[in-house]
Amino acid sequence: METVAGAEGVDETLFEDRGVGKTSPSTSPTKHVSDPVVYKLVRVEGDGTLVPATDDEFMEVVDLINDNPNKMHIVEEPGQAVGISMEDSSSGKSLSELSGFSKFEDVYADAENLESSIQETAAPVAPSSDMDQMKQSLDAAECSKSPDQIRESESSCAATSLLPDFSKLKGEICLDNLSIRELHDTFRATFGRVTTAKDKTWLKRRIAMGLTNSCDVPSTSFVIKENQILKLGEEENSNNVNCAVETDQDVVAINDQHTDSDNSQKKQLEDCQIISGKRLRNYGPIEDSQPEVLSREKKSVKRLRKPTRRYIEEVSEVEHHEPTGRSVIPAKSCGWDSPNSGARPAKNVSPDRRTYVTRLDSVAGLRVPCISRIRRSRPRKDIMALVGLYHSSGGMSGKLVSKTSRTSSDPKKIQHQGIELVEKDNQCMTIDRVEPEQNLEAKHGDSSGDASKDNIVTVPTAKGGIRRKHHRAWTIAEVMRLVEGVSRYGAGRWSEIKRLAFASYSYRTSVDLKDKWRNLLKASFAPAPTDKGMNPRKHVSAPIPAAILLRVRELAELHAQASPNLSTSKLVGCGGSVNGTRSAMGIIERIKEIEAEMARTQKNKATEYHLGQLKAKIAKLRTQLLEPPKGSSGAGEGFEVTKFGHGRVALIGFPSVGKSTLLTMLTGTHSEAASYEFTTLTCIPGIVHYNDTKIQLLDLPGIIEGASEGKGRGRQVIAVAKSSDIVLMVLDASKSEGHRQILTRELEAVGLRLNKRPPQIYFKKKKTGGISFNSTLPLTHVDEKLCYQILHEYKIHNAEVLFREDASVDDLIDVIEGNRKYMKCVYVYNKIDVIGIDDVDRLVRQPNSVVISCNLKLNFDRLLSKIWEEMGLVRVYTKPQGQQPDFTDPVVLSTDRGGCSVEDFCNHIHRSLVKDVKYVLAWGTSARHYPQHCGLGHVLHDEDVVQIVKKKESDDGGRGRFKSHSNAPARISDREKKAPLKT
Ligand SMILES: Nc1nc2c(ncn2[C@@H]2O[C@H](COP(=O)(O)OP(=O)(O)OP(=O)(O)O)[C@@H](O)[C@H]2O)c(=O)[nH]1
Ligand SMILES: [Mg+2]
Repeated sequence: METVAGAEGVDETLFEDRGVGKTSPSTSPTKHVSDPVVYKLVRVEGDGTLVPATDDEFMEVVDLINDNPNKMHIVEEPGQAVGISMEDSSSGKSLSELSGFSKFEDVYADAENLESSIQETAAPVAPSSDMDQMKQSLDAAECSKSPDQIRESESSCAATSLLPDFSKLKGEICLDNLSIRELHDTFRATFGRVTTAKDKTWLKRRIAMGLTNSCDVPSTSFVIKENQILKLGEEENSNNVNCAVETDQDVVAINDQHTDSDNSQKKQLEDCQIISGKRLRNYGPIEDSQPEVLSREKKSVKRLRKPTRRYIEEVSEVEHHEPTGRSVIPAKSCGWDSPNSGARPAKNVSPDRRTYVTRLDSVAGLRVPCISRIRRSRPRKDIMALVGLYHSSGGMSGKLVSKTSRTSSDPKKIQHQGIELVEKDNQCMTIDRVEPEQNLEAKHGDSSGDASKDNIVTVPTAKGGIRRKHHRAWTIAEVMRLVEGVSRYGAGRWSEIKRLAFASYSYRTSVDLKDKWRNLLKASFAPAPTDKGMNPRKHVSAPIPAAILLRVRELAELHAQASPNLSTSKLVGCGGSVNGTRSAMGIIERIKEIEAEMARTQKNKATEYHLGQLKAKIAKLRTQLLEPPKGSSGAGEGFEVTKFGHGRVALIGFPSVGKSTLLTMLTGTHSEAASYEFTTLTCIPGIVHYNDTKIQLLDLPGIIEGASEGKGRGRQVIAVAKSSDIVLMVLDASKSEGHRQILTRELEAVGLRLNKRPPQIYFKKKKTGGISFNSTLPLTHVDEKLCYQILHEYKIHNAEVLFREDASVDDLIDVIEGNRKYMKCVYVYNKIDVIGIDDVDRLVRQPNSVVISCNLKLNFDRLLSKIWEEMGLVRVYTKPQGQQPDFTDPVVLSTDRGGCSVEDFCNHIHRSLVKDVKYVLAWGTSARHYPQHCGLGHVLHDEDVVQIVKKKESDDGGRGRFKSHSNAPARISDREKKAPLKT
């Protein structure tokens, strides 16, 4: 048989010639088509004119035609609708033998014949004179298999299956009061198979679904009458819930088919497949296409199975909506494309794939159609290209288009129909195209800078799942807030900025802030974009105002930051630090985090172990910070100045406190001094001549808070300070007292310990033996457990620890680190000419403090004496034998520079002198009597006079008769070994 779709008024022969639709080989057996029956689909307008049916109507009918293309006719009636009847062409049965129905009685010639045929084929259905009931009966008959079909199935397909006993299903069935056994019987009568399910509700729902052939089964009432569920108070609407597949056609008539019982076994198998296919396409009675009913039905449709993950994914994909309101069904949900999919195959789905994407869930052997989603969209603009494409494609829709275009008189209608047909027939392809568009839109939304909508995209994970990802673009206001936060709290304090400035922005984490700031740095340091109209990025975000970028750059320079793209060498030029690399920044941030955690932690006995561990972590990180960056030689651009004189003093202080002025005053070396900050940008040395000694004084650039982290070249300044013998911390007497603490903290952060002596803790790493913890006195700050934990933090598991004083945790960490420098520091309060005498008195009473005024040249002598005192220089004057001491050129010793013993003194003169020294004669405060014969271990004091007595050559060989005449060394061990005798 040949299926032909045509327009009204077209002669049948014309359709025969043109033959648009063709029987699918899968659905049509290889039968000889002797007398093709032509049908057509038209719709009657209000004025009585017949117009070609819309694509929806047409495709719905085509679907039915495809179901049984070899058994369907078009019943040509000049009425308002087209009825479709089916005929078994192979058996040659006439129209009168068909079982079918139509919504409109006048369409069909004899409804009574139909009714009788239904009664014949659908035995379990109660007879009804009403056409709707007749349709329902037919549905029920189809759903529950007609006896003939069952017999065929039994003979051909499943000989072991049970036959449904439809005699139990007559009349009104109330499932609510049935027992499990009765429900099992009813189930068997309904589906023809036995179930072992014990769940009453499930059984009732399944039976109700089977009887009504609908998935819309309420969970409250299970009273079924004539294939419809009697809902309380909704009996009048019961007809509308019978069918799960909505149709907006005017009329679709479906007649049951008859199978030829005397066919061969092969034929029976084929028929069995056809029967199954028919069941799959078992649409309910036709309903009016009123939107309210449709929408109500769509809402009332429920899933029958548990919402599995696949189902959720399908639903989530199906429910993707385009911004225009179009519902987009991904290709995945087009179950007909997948042979393994549980959805109905393509041939069973309405050709209007977009409109009727249905699913047929297997319910107890039956397949119940479920509405998935309706897609109604406007035709594409480029549809004519598609039409052209489908003209040449040779597909059914293409032929339909060509047929319609040939037969229709209205070109607009032709085009419209063609467009819709092509669109519907090619839905999957359309969906495939839509999905990337959606992705693009999602990506675009990410970078569009529109924060008003919450851009959430799903990202497939490595495990195959889907992860929701929030992409909320930064607004200018948020960027400004971030810049403000950085300027207020500093770069790197992201947790603080998040807590204080972004508390109400739950979707902005501290990591987001850090990332955004990094991007801002990139943008601010990047060269100005050349506007050549060639932007490689498609979706650029909203440009950040230049003022904000300028502010970001200022802040970056202030905080010694730079764009991640810039190298370290560039950092120096823009005020960065040598170690201002990304790793250093990471270490600094980590230190900040630990410091914040320590600040949050309450200090008590329970938390002291935790705090000790945190302190050890910070110390480790600070040590890492001091290490030169990997790959570099370690020699950065510093202020290294050759050591000169007997001691070195570094001037450390905030900018504009008068360091350069002080240097100029004390040394006579000019150093630029001005009333603005950072006048001095490098190290300027000067020599102070004091007490016959030369003291090198270094004027350094001013440092600010955060110098230990590299701010304002602070690390170089501190490095020079470390190399000096004493630190002169110059402070402005008129400024806050806090400056002293800040500078002290900065110096301690790099391992400088000011005015402290090394802790009396003996610490030695071992290879084995575990940790030995001892103390010579009771400890109040550290116990064994805390010591173990701190050592553990350093991954030291074998060591010997001996506390000789009640040291603190910090002292222990300093000893373990072993790189601390203990220095003397003099606090010099300058500009006392601008403060009151009370303040001067208060300042001068502080330990290690000296008050001066460079402008008034006040108290310089006290300052120099204090420097001298703190430096601990020892002047030793030499006295040649039989001569006066030389008081013009002393030998200057110091504890820090080699020590002050006689041996050190000798070494200071010449290294070979020590072995020639027999003894020394000492005068001065170190001598108990004048002169005192002293050995090499005697410790000299300042202004001692020393005479060295050398050994005589005759002293080496003894005296008198004991005098040795041998030239061999006196000691046997010093003699050369003779070669062993050869035997
Ligand atoms: N009133 C008063 N002003 C002083 C005194 N000493 C220095 N100044 C002034 O302080 C200002 C800064 O002096 P500098 O010597 O340049 O200060 P600095 O510490 O070297 O500054 P930087 O090189 O920027 O670190 C100058 O204007 C000096 O005149 C003082 O004892 N009293
Ligand atoms: Mg200066």
